[in-house]
Amino acid sequence: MTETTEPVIAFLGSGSMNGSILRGVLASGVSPERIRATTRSEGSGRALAEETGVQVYSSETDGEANARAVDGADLVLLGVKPYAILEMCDEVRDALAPDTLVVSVAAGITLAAMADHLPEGQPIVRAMPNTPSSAGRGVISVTPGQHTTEAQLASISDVLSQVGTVVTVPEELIRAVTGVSGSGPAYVFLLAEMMQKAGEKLGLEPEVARVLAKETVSGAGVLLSPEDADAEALRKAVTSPNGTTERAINTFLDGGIEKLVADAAGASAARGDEMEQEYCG
Ligand SMILES: NC(=O)C1=CN([C@@H]2O[C@H](COP(=O)(O)OP(=O)(O)OC[C@H]3O[C@@H](n4cnc5c(N)ncnc54)[C@H](O)[C@@H]3O)[C@@H](O)[C@H]2O)C=CC1
Ligand SMILES: O=C(O)[C@@H]1CCC=N1
Repeated sequence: MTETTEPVIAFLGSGSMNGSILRGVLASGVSPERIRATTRSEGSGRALAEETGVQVYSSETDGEANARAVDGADLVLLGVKPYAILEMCDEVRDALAPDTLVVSVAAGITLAAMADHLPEGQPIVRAMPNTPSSAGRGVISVTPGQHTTEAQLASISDVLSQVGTVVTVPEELIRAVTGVSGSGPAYVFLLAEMMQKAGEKLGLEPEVARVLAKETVSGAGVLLSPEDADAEALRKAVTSPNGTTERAINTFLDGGIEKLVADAAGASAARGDEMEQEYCG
């Protein structure tokens, strides 16, 4: 680690997830000079550099892009698709300093598999973030590998806490984190989509239905924001006895929403397990 308080961070693969963390970190006030990023295509690299002011290297035109980004970095966040993570470890292993912390945000890639593809003793962390990180409202689990020091875990937790709430979990519970919060934003967006469609079916113009659905979901999210907010109490505050909401909520419950949500989270977790088998053997 460098002696300064702000580490140099390399984002390898800057798509939805790593891009969200990168943007959240910049929005929190970290200097672009301390950040490098890589993309596959040169076009998206140029767009990212223009948008963020960070140094971007693109692997499509520069075979050394990822190694260049890693050189001198304190923290390296691997944000490519799960099938490409171990290949990325192989690609950058010789460019890593022994105390560079390598963090994977991928579903389904174990610490053991990463360790096998990195130099002996390399500090590693497995994280499970979510995309509201771009707005500073992510929730991110971290799981340190065997050679990760307390100081290194504190350093990555500090960076990630700029973009959301950080929790530490044992590796066997990452599947649960994935099922609830990693995949979770998509469940909420799906609900917003369904509400919009329902509004249209009830006769609203599509644009009006879109605004009603999106403002309702984001407004409800604001009410749920305070540390002590309680979803059940907020729901009850909308639900008048024998009123309209009660009829709607009962329709959800009678339709099996509780089991459906549990099954959906379980399916996400199970797919993470399956990916571990697929990619980590
Ligand atoms: N999208 C999400 O909400 C979440 C994603 N994740 C994890 O994040 C990882 C990335 O997922 P997404 O961001 O959704 O995918 P994505 O496809 O949006 O991002 C991956 C990016 O890596 C780039 N890339 C691929 N190979 C590269 C290379 N050799 N050099 C440089 N850039 C390269 C791609 O062009 C792409 O932009 C996955 O492992 C996923 O499991 C984890 C939690 C949430
Ligand atoms: O869908 C996926 O596999 C990734 C992991 C969690 C959210 N997106």
